[in-house]
This record gives sequence, structure tokens and C-alpha cells, in this order.
Amino acid sequence: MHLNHPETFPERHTHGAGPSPSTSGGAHLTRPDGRRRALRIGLGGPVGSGKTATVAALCRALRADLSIAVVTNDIYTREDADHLLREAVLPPERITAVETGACPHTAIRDDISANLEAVEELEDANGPLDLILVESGGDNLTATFSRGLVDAQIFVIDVAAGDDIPRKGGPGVTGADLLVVNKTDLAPYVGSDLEAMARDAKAQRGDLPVAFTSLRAPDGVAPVREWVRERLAAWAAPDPAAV
Ligand SMILES: Nc1nc2c(ncn2[C@@H]2O[C@H](COP(=O)(O)OP(=O)(O)OP(=O)(O)O)[C@@H](O)[C@H]2O)c(=O)[nH]1
Repeated sequence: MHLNHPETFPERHTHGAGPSPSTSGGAHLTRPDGRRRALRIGLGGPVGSGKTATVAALCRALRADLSIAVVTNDIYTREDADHLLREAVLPPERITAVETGACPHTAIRDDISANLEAVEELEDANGPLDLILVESGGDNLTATFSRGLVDAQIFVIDVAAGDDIPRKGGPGVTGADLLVVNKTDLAPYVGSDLEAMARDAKAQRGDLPVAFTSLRAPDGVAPVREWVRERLAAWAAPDPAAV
């Protein structure tokens, strides 16, 4: 148990390579060697919606072509990082766990220093990287990432938690760059209406994209993977402001 004030001193555990100097703020787009830094994508959403499963599936789907690292945020444990390590989705030195204390959202939205340091150290130790995935600890529907920490954010909800979640809105549902409605395989068992969820999401989000996924299906992460690839292509373009 960690007794530090959770909002001020999130703790961090890095595997493999030791610390290296923190060199750039979250808003800086280039590394000291002039290369563009990795695209940082945050994944947030309620407890158990499938954030870790999505991160694992993305790593498996993209690791052959891309250099990837992951930061996980858990309240008092390092369960998500341990899960990713057990599943061997990436080498250990590419996975860092931040322990956030009581309020997971503060470490990705308010005091982002531990997460920023983690992404910078991952890139310094393993870099140059193409992509860093930052997984939030499971939180409520209001958890969103600071734009100083990530360049784009994915909000993951699941159909088993109720098909009225898109209708209720909230900053994650309305404002995330990609809304993922996961566990579509469970819809028939829990009586969730996927078409109504799609309609409600459209009403809340306008033209912002929505991906329906079942990670139980072969290549079920495909719509998210394709969205990430589009983001990466825009990031590599001469004007990354397009991301
Ligand atoms: N049926 C089904 N189960 C899924 C799917 N995606 C994830 N799960 C399961 O849902 C449970 C929670 O998934 P996680 O990926 O741990 O969820 P999380 O959002 O990371 O959870 P926290 O980190 O605790 O907030 C696990 O048992 C997963 O295997 C899916 O598409 N369909």
C-alpha cells in the first residue's frame, strides 16, 4: 500500500533500462535528436470495459511493423502491466506501470508528471518509438486525458454495462477521438441493442468515429487498429497538427 498523496506522487515502476534524463515537455513534438517523438494515444473508460485487452490486442496486431511501448495506470497495484507482461505482448523494458493512488483520473488529467516522465523515459530507453499507448486506470465515465499527455484518446465502454451509456453522454463518450463499444459478442446475452447504441453515439458525437469490437473474435481489434494506423500516418505527415 502506498501512502503518498495520490494526486501528487503517483509511483512508477519501469522494467529493464534505467532512468534517463527527461528532455521534453508533453507538447514538444521532436526528440533531442530532431526525430519526431512517438505518437501518444490514451485509452480510458470504466472498470472492466476492455482497456487492457484492447492494448494487448493492438500490441499483437502492430508490433511486427511498429516500435511500441505501453504505460499502464493502476490504483494501488500493477495488475494491468503484469497482465501485459504475462501475455508477453511486448518485451518487459517496453512496459511501465504507474501507481496512481485513489483517483486514477488525476494522473492522466491533472498531475500528469509521472505519466509524462514514463513516456519520455520509455522513448529514451527504447527509442525511437512509433507509438506509446497510455492506459488509464479503470474509472468512471468522466475520466479524460490531458492533451499535454496524449495526442489522441480512445474511450472504451462495453455493451454489458448497459446500452444506455452512449445516450447518457459524458466527456469520454462525447469528446474522445475514438469511442470503442467493446464486447459486442455479449449483446444477445445482456439484451443490449447495438443499433440504438450506434444511433445514440452518433447523436452525441456527430462525425467523431465509433468502433464496435469483440475481442473474442479473430482480429476483433481490427477497427481500432485501422484507426491507429490512420493516426500514425497523419502523425508522420509534415504537418502533425492534422492529428
Ligand atoms: N466477452 C468479452 N469479454 C471481453 C472482451 N474484451 C475484454 N473482455 C474481458 O473483460 C474482462 C475485463 O477486461 P480488461 O481488458 O481487463 O478490462 P479493463 O478495462 O482493462 O479493466 P480495468 O483495468 O480493471 O479497468 C476480462 O475478463 C477480459 O477478458 C470482449 O470483447 N468480449
